[in-house]
Amino acid sequence: MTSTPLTNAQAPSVFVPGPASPYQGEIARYWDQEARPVNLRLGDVDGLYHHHYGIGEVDRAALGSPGDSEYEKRLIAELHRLESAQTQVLLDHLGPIGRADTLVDAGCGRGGSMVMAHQRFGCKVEGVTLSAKQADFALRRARELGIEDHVRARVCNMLDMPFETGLAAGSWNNESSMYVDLHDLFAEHSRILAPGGRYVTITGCWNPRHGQPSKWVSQINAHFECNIHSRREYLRAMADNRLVPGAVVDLTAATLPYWELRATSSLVTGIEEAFINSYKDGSFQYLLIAADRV
Ligand SMILES: C[S@@+](CC[C@H](N)C(=O)[O-])C[C@H]1O[C@@H](n2cnc3c(N)ncnc32)[C@H](O)[C@@H]1O
Ligand SMILES: CC(C)=CCC/C(C)=C/COP(=O)(O)OP(=O)(O)O
Ligand SMILES: [Mg+2]
Repeated sequence: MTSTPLTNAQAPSVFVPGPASPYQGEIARYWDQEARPVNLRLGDVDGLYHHHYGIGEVDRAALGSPGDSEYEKRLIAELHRLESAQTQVLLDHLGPIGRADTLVDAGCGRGGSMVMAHQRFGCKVEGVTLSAKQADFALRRARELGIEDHVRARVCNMLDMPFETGLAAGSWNNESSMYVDLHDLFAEHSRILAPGGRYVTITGCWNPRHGQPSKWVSQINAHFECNIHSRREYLRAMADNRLVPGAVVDLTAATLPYWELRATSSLVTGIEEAFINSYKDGSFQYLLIAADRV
């Protein structure tokens, strides 16, 4: 069978391999089509586009009162500040990173965390996402910032990354591990990390003390077409793949102010109640785990 070459207008700017499974095809389509105002409006604040949630106390003085004409704009800036603060806490846990190092962002979204990592460490950052739209977006932002020689996104399965063994000084999943089998994921991080390298994840996980995923966790899974794992699964899959946790930080209390503020905004998506209720009833936890590759 012969194929017709793509014209320049049709050709994607990133190479798009076929999905490794039907599920991955569904997730690629999900993120290709995603355009929720909550993510675009927050990213527009300073050009860092995130697909994760926030941590830290709300700055009530900066917010002013709901009657103020600028209140909604300030609320959006405040939600964005808390999302970027989340990234900084993840980066804090990578340990010392030099300009000559390479970091890997597994499930990089539109690339906000990659840009922040480069700005902080001066290093190279390689990201992978299933979505060609997201990879294009991240590449365009890197070009606009003049850092395209240091920050690169590509369309690729994080369970089979195009990086040589031991390449990375650090790697992470920022709210992207609930789309894959954790044993497969940590085997791949363990392969690409140099011995002594650091892996960090921030994730939502269900609490084994609850017994099974609560109805709120099931609602979050259905909303995002993902499969949230338990805290126990994370620790077990790390232990099986030479990743030894040095820090396990429960960020649940730190993320609640973000959700409670977001629930009052015009940008609500309908999932706020599930996060707030599951964090409050203890069935769901927002966790950071930093592990050494030994
Ligand atoms: C909630 S977004 C998080 C994006 C980013 N980490 C951030 O903090 O802004 C989830 C991301 O995981 C990616 N993802 C899910 N499964 C993946 C896989 N098997 N390989 C690569 N990326 C994947 C999606 O394409 C999407 O970019
Ligand atoms: C903590 C958990 C369970 C996260 C699931 C993964 C996910 C979809 C994160 C946020 O993405 P987003 O920023 O696109 O979502 P939203 O549109 O709700 O802001
Ligand atoms: Mg968001």
